[in-house]
Amino acid sequence: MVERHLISISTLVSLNDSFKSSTPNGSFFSTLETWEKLSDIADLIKPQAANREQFLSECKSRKLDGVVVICDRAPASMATTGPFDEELIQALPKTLKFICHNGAGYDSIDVAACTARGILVSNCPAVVDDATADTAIFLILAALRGFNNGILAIRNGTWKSKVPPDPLGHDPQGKTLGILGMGGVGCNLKRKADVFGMKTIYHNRTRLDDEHAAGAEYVTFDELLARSDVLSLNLPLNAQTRNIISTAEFSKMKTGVVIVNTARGGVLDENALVKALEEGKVWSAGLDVYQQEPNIHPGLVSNPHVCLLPHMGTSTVEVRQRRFCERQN
Ligand SMILES: O=CC(=O)O
Repeated sequence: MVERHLISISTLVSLNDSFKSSTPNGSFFSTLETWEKLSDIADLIKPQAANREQFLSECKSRKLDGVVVICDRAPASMATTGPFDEELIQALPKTLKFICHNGAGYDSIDVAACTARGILVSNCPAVVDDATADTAIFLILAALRGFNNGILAIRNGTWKSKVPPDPLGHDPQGKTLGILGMGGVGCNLKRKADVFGMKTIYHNRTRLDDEHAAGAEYVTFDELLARSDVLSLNLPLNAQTRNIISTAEFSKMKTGVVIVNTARGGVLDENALVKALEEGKVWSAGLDVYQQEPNIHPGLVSNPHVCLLPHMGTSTVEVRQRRFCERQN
């Protein structure tokens, strides 16, 4: 029997509008229906706050008292509330028991502070694997082939002759793909990279069993840096991984390496990347995530060898539906 005492809130301030605008063909209805199905078991409440200050005062005004679950959509909710840090967690309704984070990476949530308040946190890892790995493949191809240069040449009107813009790009076939962080996304990416004829090596804290490695070679961190033609970052952001790729690491890489980041901006030192690009150590990069989103280092924006996406690796209708239906942890 359905119990109605459960109240769920979403930190999505305008769920309907953002879903409508992100799905031009009307398929938002199915996503919205998936969300609304939750009303079978909960009263769905949308906070009115448009920013962190307003959200904190909404909590303090006790308008949200009685709320048991927060369903927070990453990365949109971050843009409204900022990180779920100690200050915000202390302000949340006393009745709150669960934060259901609709993203894979939960670096925006202070889990220790939640635990201290008796709040359980869940995330959605596996549902984003395909979409994130697809984005990584797009960025690998774009960065290897220099497609951003070509796109810019058309948009800037500099493609005047039949000759494609310089420099010539590289084929993925026969290149070594190094995956730092071979979890769900990394394993998925490995299978997709096989189709493009890439050889995969990886580094994790723990070596995978043969079934999960699926033929990828386990190497040390330094070997990964030294042997990769393309280095893809697929690891979570935490205190150990912040700026894990910086000046010292670039110096251990091959000259002409390609860097792809679909994980979190914080794992890659952007100043060091800009310098490595300028010095020619890094040939090109493909990025979906940044240290200070939505701000991007000007040295990346101005560099035609860098293909940039606005953190849209998991932005598909299918991922959003699955996030509401298949919670993993
Ligand atoms: O960035 C998206 C996610 O963590 O799912």
